Amino acid sequence: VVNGEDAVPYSWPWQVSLQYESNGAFYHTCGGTLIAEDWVMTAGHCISSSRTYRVVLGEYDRSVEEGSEQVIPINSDDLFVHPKWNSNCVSCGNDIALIKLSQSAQLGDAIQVAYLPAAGDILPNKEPCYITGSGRLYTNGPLPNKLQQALLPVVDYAHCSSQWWGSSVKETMVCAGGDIHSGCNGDSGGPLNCPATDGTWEVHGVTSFVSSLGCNTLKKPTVFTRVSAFIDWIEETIASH
Ligand SMILES: CC(C)[C@H](NC(=O)C(F)(F)F)C(=O)N[C@@H](C)C(=O)Nc1ccc(C(F)(F)F)cc1
Repeated sequence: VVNGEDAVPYSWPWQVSLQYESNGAFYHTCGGTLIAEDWVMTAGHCISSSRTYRVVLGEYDRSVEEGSEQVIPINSDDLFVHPKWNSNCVSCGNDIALIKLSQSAQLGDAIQVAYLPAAGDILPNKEPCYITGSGRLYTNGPLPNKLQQALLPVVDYAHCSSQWWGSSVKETMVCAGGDIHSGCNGDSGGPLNCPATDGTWEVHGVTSFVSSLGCNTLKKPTVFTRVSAFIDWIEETIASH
């Protein structure tokens, strides 16, 4: 997250860190959202079938053992990437995947399940959403230790596809930001958190891409997979596994 701020600890309790194993150690590669006690939603581009993953929940500062962390291994046959995801075409969309946890998360103050929007729900222009993640603090910059957040107002499809991203943005995506605040590499797969009418938060986006010219390129809002376009697939996948 570029030009964000340290989140209040555990204030986004559905945020997870997706980590892959390399030479005996695990590394943060993407964010994710806990959508059920044993299911995490992330981006399709975060998953490669050849890697071993684990999920860390209840994490605030990656450099400190805080006591709230839960580390859950992932079985390789529990990775469900959207069938229409094409890793050669991020602008085609469908950048979404589901991960079944090898054991249920123990919910509590630091770990909660997110609310998802209703199928087809479209956010109005300028809706004040927050991106959260542990991605780079600026283009080619370092990863933070503490979870970051930034206010990223929604740029509706009409605006995002006309002036800014053009045909690279589809109706199955949500744009947000476009000023000095943005997502950045490593925020991939994490949530776009938007206020719901009843005062709670709903996860409307899965962080998908930023400009290849730089994370917080002006007029290039961060682009998210629109969760409300994939509710049926999410429900079917969970119901059948
Ligand atoms: C997994 C990547 C897509 C990567 N995603 C991220 O960094 C994320 F955190 F925003 F999710 C990204 O945006 N990387 C930049 C460097 C990039 O390649 N951006 C990009 C933007 C648009 C398009 C195009 F033209 F297809 F729309 C292609 C690439």
